[in-house]
Amino acid sequence: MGCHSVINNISNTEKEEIRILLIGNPNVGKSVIFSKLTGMQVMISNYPGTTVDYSQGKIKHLGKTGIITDVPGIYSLEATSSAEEVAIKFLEEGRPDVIICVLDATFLERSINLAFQVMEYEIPVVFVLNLLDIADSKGIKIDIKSLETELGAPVISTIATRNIGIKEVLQKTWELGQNDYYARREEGLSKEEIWDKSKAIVKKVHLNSVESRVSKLDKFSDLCINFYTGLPIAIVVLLFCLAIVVGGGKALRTLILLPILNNWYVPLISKLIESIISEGIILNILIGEYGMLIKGVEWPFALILPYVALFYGVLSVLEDTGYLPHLGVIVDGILRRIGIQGSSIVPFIMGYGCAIPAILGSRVATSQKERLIISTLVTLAVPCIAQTGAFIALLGNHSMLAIIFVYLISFCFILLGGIVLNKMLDGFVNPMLLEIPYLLVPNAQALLKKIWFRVRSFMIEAELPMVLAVGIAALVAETGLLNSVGVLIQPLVVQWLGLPAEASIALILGIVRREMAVLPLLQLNLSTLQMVVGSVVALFYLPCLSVFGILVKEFSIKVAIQISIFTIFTAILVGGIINQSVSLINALLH
Ligand SMILES: Nc1nc2c(ncn2[C@@H]2O[C@H](COP(=O)(O)OP(=O)(O)OP(=O)(O)O)[C@@H](O)[C@H]2O)c(=O)[nH]1
Ligand SMILES: [Mg+2]
Repeated sequence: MGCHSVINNISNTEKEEIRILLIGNPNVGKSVIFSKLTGMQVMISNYPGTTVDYSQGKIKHLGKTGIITDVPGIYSLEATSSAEEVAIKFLEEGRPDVIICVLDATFLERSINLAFQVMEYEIPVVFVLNLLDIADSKGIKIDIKSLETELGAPVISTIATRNIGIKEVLQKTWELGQNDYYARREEGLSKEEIWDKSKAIVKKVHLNSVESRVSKLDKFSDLCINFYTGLPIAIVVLLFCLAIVVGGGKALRTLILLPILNNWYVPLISKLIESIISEGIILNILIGEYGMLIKGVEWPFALILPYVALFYGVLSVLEDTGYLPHLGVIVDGILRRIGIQGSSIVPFIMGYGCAIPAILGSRVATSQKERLIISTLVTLAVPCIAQTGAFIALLGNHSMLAIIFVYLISFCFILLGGIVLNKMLDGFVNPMLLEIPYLLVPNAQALLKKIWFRVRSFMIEAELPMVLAVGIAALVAETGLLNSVGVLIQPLVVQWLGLPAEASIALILGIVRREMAVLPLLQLNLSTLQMVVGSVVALFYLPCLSVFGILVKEFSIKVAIQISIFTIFTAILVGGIINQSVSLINALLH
C-alpha cells in the first residue's frame, strides 16, 4: 500500500488518533476507498445497500494513527432504515475529527445535497469526487476548482477502483484532521433551499451541457427494467446461473472431487489408520460408517464445496455487474404480494447462499415488518447453498423430479408464508424506492478476490462445525446412543414421517447445520418417497445455530424462538402430510 503501513485490528483508542468517517450516498464507492486506504477486505458490490453495518480500520501515516469508519450509504440525515441509522449515529454521536464525504460524479446534485447537510456539523470535510471514469464515459466534465469554491472545502477527484487519487485523499485527510479547519457553515437552509442551491451549483460546475451519452450497456439496462423485455431476460439469466451452479457443481463433484477422494484419499487414509488401530470404536469413529476422516472430508469438500464456490461465483458476478436491482424491478409486483419490496430481492437471493447475510442485508428494508417477513421466509423455506448441495447429493442421482418437487414446495411456502405473514403482521411496506445502478463490466481481479473471500469464510465458518457434526454422528452411532435418543422421537420419525429410526440422527444434527439434516440420510438406503419426505423436513426444519444467533441479535430471543417453533412445526406437518397421503394413495392403488 505504498506510503503507509496498516494495522487491521483496533484495540484501545489513543489520544493521538485521527478519527475519520467515510460518508456519502449509497453505491458511490465508499467501501472501495475504505478498502484501498486500510488494505482491509470489505463487501463491495454494484448496488445501493451493500454495506449494512460499519467497518473500522487503522491507518498509520506520517507517524500518526487514523481510525477510519466505513458506514452504509445515506440519502439524507433522516434515517429510513436500520442500515441508515448506523451511518447517522456515527456522524451525530461519534463526532469524528474529519469526514471524507464521497460524491458521485455521475449524480452530482444528490451528492451535493447531502454534502450541505453534512457540513452543518462543523466538522472538517474532505470531498472526494469519485466515479470520474464513468462520468467521463457519459461525457460529463466537472470543474473541480469551481466545485471547491462552491463547497468551501477541498475536493479530490478519484477513480477509486483504479487507486487513482487515493494517496491525495490520505494526505488531505491528515492535513484537515490535525488542523482545526472547518468547512463553511450554511446557516439554517430549508430542505428546498438546499436542493435549489445544489441544482445551481451543478449547473455552474458542469463544463458541458450534460447531454449524457448512452452506452450499449445503458440500453441493455433499459431493456432489463422494461417488464416485457426484462422478464425473458431475467428468466434466461436465472436459468443460466442455475445451470452453472447445478451442472457445474455436479461435474466438479463427479469428474474431479469424488474420483480423487475414492481412488486416492480413502484407500490411503484407511490404510494409515488401520496400521495404527486395528479395531474398536475409535477405528469406526475415524473411518467407519460416519467416519470423521471419511465423511468429514467427503461431505464438506466433495459434496458441498463445489456448489458453494460456484454459487458465490455466480452471485458475485450478478452483484458486481449491477444486475440485481434490475431484477428487483421485474419481480416487484410479485414480491409486494408477500410484503416485500422489489429491492429486497438482493437479501432474498443471498439467502440461497446463506441465511445470515440475507437477514443482515434486510437491514436496508424500510420497515420492520418487511425485515421480519424476509428473515422468516429465508429461515423457513429458502435452502442455503450447503443444503442445496446436500439435496443434490441425496436426490440427484435418483430422480431429478424429486429435486424439482422439493424446490416447488419451497417456492409455494415462500409465497404462502409471505401472504400469511403480510396479513398477520402489523406495520406497512413502503412503495419501492429503488435506485438502478449503471451496469458495469466487473473487474476480474476484484471479482476473484471477493469470491475467494467468501469461499474462504465458508470454509472457516462451516467446515469445522460440519466435521464436528460428523464426529458427533459417528460417536452417537457407534456407542448406541442413537438408539436411546431415537426411541424418544421414534413415533414421529417412524410412524408419522415413515422414515427409518436411524433418520433421527439427521434431525439431531440438523440443529447444528442445515445440510446435516440431509447428509446422514445418504447412508440409509431410503426409498424415493422417504428421501423426498426427509428433504422436505430438512428444508423447513430449524434455523441452524448461527442463524438462530443472528435472529436473536437482529430481533430478539422471543422472535428467534417463535420462528424456530414455526419452522419445526411446518417441517413435521408438511413432511408427514406428504408421507401419509402418498402412502394412502399407494395403499388404495394396490
Ligand atoms: N468504474 C468505477 N467503479 C467504481 C469506482 N468506485 C467504485 N466503483 C464501483 O461502484 C460500486 C459501488 O462501490 P462500493 O464501494 O460498494 O460503494 P459504497 O458507497 O460502499 O456503497 P454502499 O455500501 O451500498 O453505500 C462497486 O461496483 C465498485 O466496484 C470508480 O471510481 N470507478
Ligand atoms: Mg459500502
